[in-house]
Parts: sequence; structure tokens; C-alpha cells
Amino acid sequence: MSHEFDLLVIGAGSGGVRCARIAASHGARVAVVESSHWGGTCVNIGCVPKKLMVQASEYGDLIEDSHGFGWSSTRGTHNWATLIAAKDKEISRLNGIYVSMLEKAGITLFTGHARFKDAQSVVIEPSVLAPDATPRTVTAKRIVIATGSTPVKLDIPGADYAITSDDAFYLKERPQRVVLIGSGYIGIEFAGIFAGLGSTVDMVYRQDLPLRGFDEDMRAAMKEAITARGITQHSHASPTQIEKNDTGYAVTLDNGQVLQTDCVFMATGRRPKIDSLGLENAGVQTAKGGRITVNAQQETSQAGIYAIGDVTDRINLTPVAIAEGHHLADTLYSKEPPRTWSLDTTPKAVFFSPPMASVGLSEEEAAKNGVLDIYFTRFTPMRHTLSGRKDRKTVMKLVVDQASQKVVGAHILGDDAAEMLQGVAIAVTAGLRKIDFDRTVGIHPTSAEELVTLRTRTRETPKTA
Ligand SMILES: Cc1cc2nc3c(=O)[nH]c(=O)nc-3n(C[C@H](O)[C@H](O)[C@H](O)COP(=O)(O)OP(=O)(O)OC[C@H]3O[C@@H](n4cnc5c(N)ncnc54)[C@H](O)[C@@H]3O)c2cc1C
Ligand SMILES: NC(=O)c1ccc[n+]([C@@H]2O[C@H](COP(=O)([O-])OP(=O)(O)OC[C@H]3O[C@@H](n4cnc5c(N)ncnc54)[C@H](O)[C@@H]3O)[C@@H](O)[C@H]2O)c1
Repeated sequence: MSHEFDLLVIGAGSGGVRCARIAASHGARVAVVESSHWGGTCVNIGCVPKKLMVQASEYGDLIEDSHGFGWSSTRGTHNWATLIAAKDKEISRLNGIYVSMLEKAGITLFTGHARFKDAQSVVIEPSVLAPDATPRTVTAKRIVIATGSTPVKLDIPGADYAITSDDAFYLKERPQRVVLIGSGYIGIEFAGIFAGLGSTVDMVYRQDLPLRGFDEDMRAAMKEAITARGITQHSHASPTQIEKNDTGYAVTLDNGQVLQTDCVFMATGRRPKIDSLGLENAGVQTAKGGRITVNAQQETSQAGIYAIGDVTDRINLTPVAIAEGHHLADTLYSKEPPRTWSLDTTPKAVFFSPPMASVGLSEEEAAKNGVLDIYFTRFTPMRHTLSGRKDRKTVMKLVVDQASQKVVGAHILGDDAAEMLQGVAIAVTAGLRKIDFDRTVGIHPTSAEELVTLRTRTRETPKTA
């Protein structure tokens, strides 16, 4: 069978765009099909607009903090419409860059919703981006599924009243009161955005601490930081129903409490986006929750069909989708060995104010492998000695394997944590030992220098004595 393309990529998000560009650079005839936003979730309704909104939310506190340094400016009020318009303008500039970058690479672009007809052909149907498109069939020798993920709402009465992150980027007005359900990345980041811009925020989550899966000490530090930002936390609680009333919405919790609000925001996870993709026509199998299962080469249960990024539901972060897309394109089309990444030491950041960032293992994970030396510090960063914001602490933690003395985990909560942690992630990926941190000269005066001056072990875990 002759094919129109060597490679068809479904989804022009973080993973799909990188895969298509690298494959084209190796000489493959490549096409990409996108149904709604060029650049995908990260650029349009994820990392980029979210970070701009986090930055917007920090100015109010910075103005207040400046008083301790002699400034007399006043906090003023925030104009939501101005922020959203500025954000939309920047995102539309980025959309254009993505399209021209793909076109310059010689890639054929299709707009519409892709649905498998069989293992080597896909029908492109009308979608939000191309509502009037005439359906057409495209054939390719190989096909990559890079369709990402989509928010999941809790199945409770009144769930339709709730918004998700997809909607939050386009709200016409900033709600005065917000109830945020979930304490993962999105719940915490948007709680910080709304609180910083002046909304009253209630967070509802099931566990004792937010951010399940992160290091316990850091989760406790995040809980304190959320309180310091003026956000009310309802832990050990879940919503059971949402009702509309004269003054907004009433959210009933399973502990009997009722929260009255203007906006209910569900940040309760995401699922692989495989809707109407016709996977059954191509013989592509999925696992629990719709996750497309792949082998080490990213190949699905069907030879010649691959999947990368969030649709495989492993580490759902942009740099991981990019790494998977790049590696796959190299593997399929490069004459050189494929570029590789150390996904085991993928660093993670939660963009709260202050942010939290982690690389490697939590104390709880590392303790399964042997005895650990734990180094922990908590201090008031220099800026806040004068700003007076005494409850804005920085917390740092190094998890060291006692036998090898390798730093197997590093965790920071505090101003600039994500910026600081990227360099530490190189050290952890390289398998450096605590002594390598100790013999590194600090940069003074910074918070980061604490990472190389943590000389006294805080505790051993589990105790060997
Ligand atoms: C609010 C939010 C904030 C985030 N912040 C961060 C962050 O700060 N840092 C970070 O690393 N990660 C962040 N993420 C996660 C990150 O956005 C994703 O991990 C990343 O976008 C995954 O890339 P992907 O290529 O797998 O999918 P996506 O970027 O989602 O791209 C998939 C594309 O496929 C298209 N598509 C789907 N189905 C079809 C079809 N049938 N036909 C044609 N096209 C289709 C979609 O329209 C989409 O454009 C955030 C996510 C969210 C929701
Ligand atoms: N800064 C970043 O890198 C960043 C930012 C946003 C999103 N992301 C990515 O997107 C993914 C999705 O983000 P998210 O915050 O939606 O998901 P998440 O998995 O991080 O958090 C989901 C939250 O919903 C809660 N939840 C789930 N089911 C529930 C139920 N039945 N009842 C009550 N609570 C329930 C969980 O306990 C958790 O608090 C993240 O896992 C991450 O990979 C990354």
C-alpha cells in the first residue's frame, strides 16, 4: 500500500509538535492534525497562561512587601479583563509561532478531529477549529497518538455548575468567592491565583495534607503556606452536591458543612483524551481509565501506531511529552542513536506563591530502599525580614541514601524554588553525593546557598540504633 505520509501525528500539543518537527528534520514526510488549539494544552489552557496568571497574582503582595523597604505605594485593585485580554494576545502570538514553525519544517497541517478508519488511515472531520471542513481521509505508514488529556469532574448532583481549568482561563469576571475542589497541582495553583487577585478561596480535599504523592514534610509545609496566603482549607472533606441559589452556589460537604460561593472549580484530575478517536478500528488497546498502553519504544498494541504524552497517563508534564516525542522521532528516523532523558529524575514544580519544587524520591519512597540521612531546614528568607511577611518561610530538604551518600531527593518550598531546583536536578540526575554538595561553594547572600551548607544531619530514617 502506498501512503501519503511517512508519519501522521494526531494532536499538535507539546509531544506531537516535537515529534513531528524532529521526524521532518530527519527527512520523513510528516503531517499533523489538530482539532482545537495549535500548541495544545500547555500553550493554550495550561502551563503558559497559568504561569502568567500566577505572576499577575503576586504583584499585590509585592506592593505590600515594599512598604518595609521604604515604598509607600498602595495595593489598588486588579482588573481581570485587562489580564485576560493581555494573556489572550500573548497566546494567540504563540499559536501563530507554532503554525509557522511547523510549516517552515515542511510539515503538512490539517485542522479537524482525527478518527481512525483502520491502522494506517484516519478520517479528518469538522471540529471547533474547522467547523466547516469537508471530511477527508489521510493515509500514513506510521501514526502517533498525541491527543493529551482532558479534565474530569466528580460525579455528584450539580457537577454541571462547576467549572474546570479549561473554563477558568476564559472567565469574563473574577469570582469574588471560589470553592476549589482538589489539592493537586491545578487546585493549589488556581487557589493561589484567585487568592492573590483578591478572591476569598476555600479549598476542599480528602486527605489530611494537600499534594498527595509528594514528600510528607513538604506537603505539611505547603499546607502552612496555603494558610499563610489566606486560603481556608477543608481537609478530610468531599463535596456531595452543588445547588444553584439566589446568591450563587451552595456546595454541601460530606461533613455536613455548606459553603456558599460564586464559583465552584473542580480540579479533580484529568483523563486521557481518546473521545471519538476510533481506537477500536485500529486495534489499539487501552488500560484502566482509557490510558493507551505502550512499550519502551512508545508503540501501542498495534504495530506502527505509537502514543506519547498525557494520553499514556504516566508523568503528565510538558517536558516529558516533549522528551517522548523527540525520542520516538529519533528512534524511527534518525541515523544517529536517539536522544534520551532521565525520566526517573523528572523535576516537578507547583506554581503556588511561594512555589514548591521536587526532584527524585520523597523520604517515604526512598526509605523503602534503605537507611537515609535527612537534611532539613526552614527559615525566613532575607526579603521577608524587612517585608514583615514572617509567615512566608522557605523549606529545604535533602534525602540522602546513607550507604552510598547519594542525594536521591531534593525538595524546596519557597520563593524561586522552581528556578533553584532545575540546577539541583542536574546533580541528582548525575547521582552526585552529599560530599559533592558540601564542597560546592555557595552564592552569598541567597536562599540557594543553604543547599550547599546543610552540614548537620537532621535525622536518620528509619533509625538504625
Ligand atoms: C491547567 C494546567 C496547567 C499545567 N501546568 C503545567 C506546568 O506548569 N508544567 C508542566 O510541565 N505541565 C503542566 N501541565 C501539563 C501539560 O500541559 C501536559 O502534560 C502537556 O500539555 C501534555 O502534552 P501532550 O502533547 O501529551 O498533550 P496536549 O498538549 O494536551 O496536546 C494534545 C492536542 O491534541 C489535540 N487533539 C485531541 N484529540 C484530537 C483528535 N481526535 N484529533 C485532532 N487533535 C486532537 C488537542 O486539541 C491538543 O491540542 C498543565 C496542565 C494543565 C491542564
Ligand atoms: N505545575 C505543573 O507542572 C502542573 C500544573 C497543572 C497540572 N499539571 C499536570 O496535570 C495533571 C492534572 O492536574 P490535577 O491537579 O487536575 O490533578 P492531580 O492528580 O494533581 O490532583 C487531583 C486532585 O483531585 C482529587 N480527587 C480526585 N478524585 C477525587 C474524588 N473522587 N473526590 C475528591 N477529590 C478527588 C485528588 O485527591 C487530588 O487532590 C497533574 O497531575 C500534572 O501532571 C502539572
